[in-house]
Amino acid sequence: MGQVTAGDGREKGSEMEFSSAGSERSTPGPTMVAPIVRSGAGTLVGAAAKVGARDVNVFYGDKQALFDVSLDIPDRAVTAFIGPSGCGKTTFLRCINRMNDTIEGCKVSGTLQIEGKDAYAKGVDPVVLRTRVGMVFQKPNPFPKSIYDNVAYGPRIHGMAKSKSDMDSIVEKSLKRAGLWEEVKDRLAQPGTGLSGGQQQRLVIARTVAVNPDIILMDEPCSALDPIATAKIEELIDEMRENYCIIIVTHSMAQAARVSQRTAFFHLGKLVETGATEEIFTNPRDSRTQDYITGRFG
Ligand SMILES: Nc1ncnc2c1ncn2[C@@H]1O[C@H](COP(=O)(O)OP(=O)(O)OP(=O)(O)O)[C@@H](O)[C@H]1O
Repeated sequence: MGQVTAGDGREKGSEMEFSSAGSERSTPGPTMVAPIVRSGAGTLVGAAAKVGARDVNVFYGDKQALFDVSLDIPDRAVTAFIGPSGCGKTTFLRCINRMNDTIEGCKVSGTLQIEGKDAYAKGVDPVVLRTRVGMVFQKPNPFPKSIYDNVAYGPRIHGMAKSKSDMDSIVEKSLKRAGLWEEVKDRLAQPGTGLSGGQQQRLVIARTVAVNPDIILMDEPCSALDPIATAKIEELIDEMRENYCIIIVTHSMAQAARVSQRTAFFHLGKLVETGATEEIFTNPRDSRTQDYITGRFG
């Protein structure tokens, strides 16, 4: 279990909780995910997995999009999902915060654990789960509200602030964590949609961290941004990895190499290989990975 020690920058209990009722299991499966033992993963060797997937299959109606995906994802590191278009990266990402539940006809089987707890167990409230597992999308999607209210939205819904000054402090801290405070502190009442694309994406990140997640999923977060805004987001991801488990889907292999410590390569709905990013990019074990990273398909 990922014990959160005092002063690590995240204010939360020692364990991931996402249900008010007990976490009665709906499917049999291991109670703990296996530790990461692969060599070549530097400091991550032996670290406990934050997210553990076993034999995850996903169907959209009759069409199978993911086949028996088993993967351990460490805390306090960035894991990149790479692979050609349509290989299932986003589908797998959406399994982690149960966003697939919202897609009609989508069926998920297998086991998906967060800190050793079944994210699909009876009694798990997906809405609560999504406060612990935040998501940032391709296109910045601030609400049509002020900068302040964009960030205060989640904490307000979840009753996280007892007073106006509590809320002010959550908003300030979140904007600081997203590297946006200095740019917006004098115009918090202005609309979030009036910011530049890169600032909007950092506002969305501030909104995500405001509810104290442990895990942040990012689905091609820079694809709508220019190179300067992209560099800022990448810097931010690098800073944030000290405190979060970050998973990023990216089409840019250069970006995966720059920001991630671990990489998972998907192809035709299967997880082909996973390992330390450096290893995957310099010494892949599977010829499909080799072909993809050398640009033979994609
Ligand atoms: N809502 C949906 N309904 C039906 N099929 C879907 C849905 N979402 C994804 N798929 C299908 O599932 C497969 C995997 O798609 P997914 O979006 O997960 O791939 P991806 O690797 O993220 O692709 P990209 O890199 O293009 O975003 C594809 O064949 C896709 O067409």
